Amino acid sequence: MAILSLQGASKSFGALKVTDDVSFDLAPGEALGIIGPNGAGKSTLFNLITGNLRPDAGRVMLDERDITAETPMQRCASGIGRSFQIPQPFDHLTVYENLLVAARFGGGLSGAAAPAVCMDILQRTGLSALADRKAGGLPLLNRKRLELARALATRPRVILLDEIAGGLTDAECVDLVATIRAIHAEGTAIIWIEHVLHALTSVVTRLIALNFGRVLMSGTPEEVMASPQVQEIYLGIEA
Ligand SMILES: Nc1ncnc2c1ncn2[C@@H]1O[C@H](COP(=O)(O)OP(=O)(O)OP(=O)(O)O)[C@@H](O)[C@H]1O
Repeated sequence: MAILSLQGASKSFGALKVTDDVSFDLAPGEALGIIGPNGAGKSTLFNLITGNLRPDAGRVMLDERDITAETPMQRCASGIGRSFQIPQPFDHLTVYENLLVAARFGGGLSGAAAPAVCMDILQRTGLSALADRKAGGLPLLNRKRLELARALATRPRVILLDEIAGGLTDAECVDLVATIRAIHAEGTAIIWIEHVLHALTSVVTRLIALNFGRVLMSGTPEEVMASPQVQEIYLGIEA
């Protein structure tokens, strides 16, 4: 049984079809990567899954239940968490307070449960020492860590990561990948949009290549990266 499915999802902005009849299943605990050139429709796909956008056609299923009409809050409460391409913390709140907001309002935790979960996530994401720092002043790696931590605080069963490795140094990337691997090892399913391919392929076991809103290819990372079509379109290498 799939934990999450997209079934024939399409979305247009005016005349531009950004998602064109996209279907795929995500197995429980699977780590799936999504690649494609700029503007291929990757972030739009996430917005369709989280409910920030509604598809013009097609369905989004969670645990084989149709959630297409549900709000982002409802989907978050059902176990879909996300990190945004551009980190979106509450800058005036501390790192810890940011997690608390996510745990209470996204994760539905109350009483002592929320602080306990937040302390655990601070540790898992390497943010413990920064708990009392205002989010607004953090450098990029720690903003990315916080973005991941905020998504985790909503207690997702499926976590969507949107270009979380972008802009990091190689050493910072290794650090973040280790955290993502640990999250995956605990059983959380992952869909990860990423241009930093070595980071992505060190975690995911399947890749979907998107182009002009359509699924160009799906397969193991080796199969997809070896495809002349993918190389030509995504990497700009002539077949
Ligand atoms: N709300 C919107 N209104 C109009 N056009 C939009 C909107 N959101 C996205 N688009 C357009 O849809 C196309 C796909 O955008 P999307 O952000 O999904 O691509 P992407 O594959 O995530 O790109 P990138 O790798 O650059 O982040 C782009 O041409 C973008 O300008």
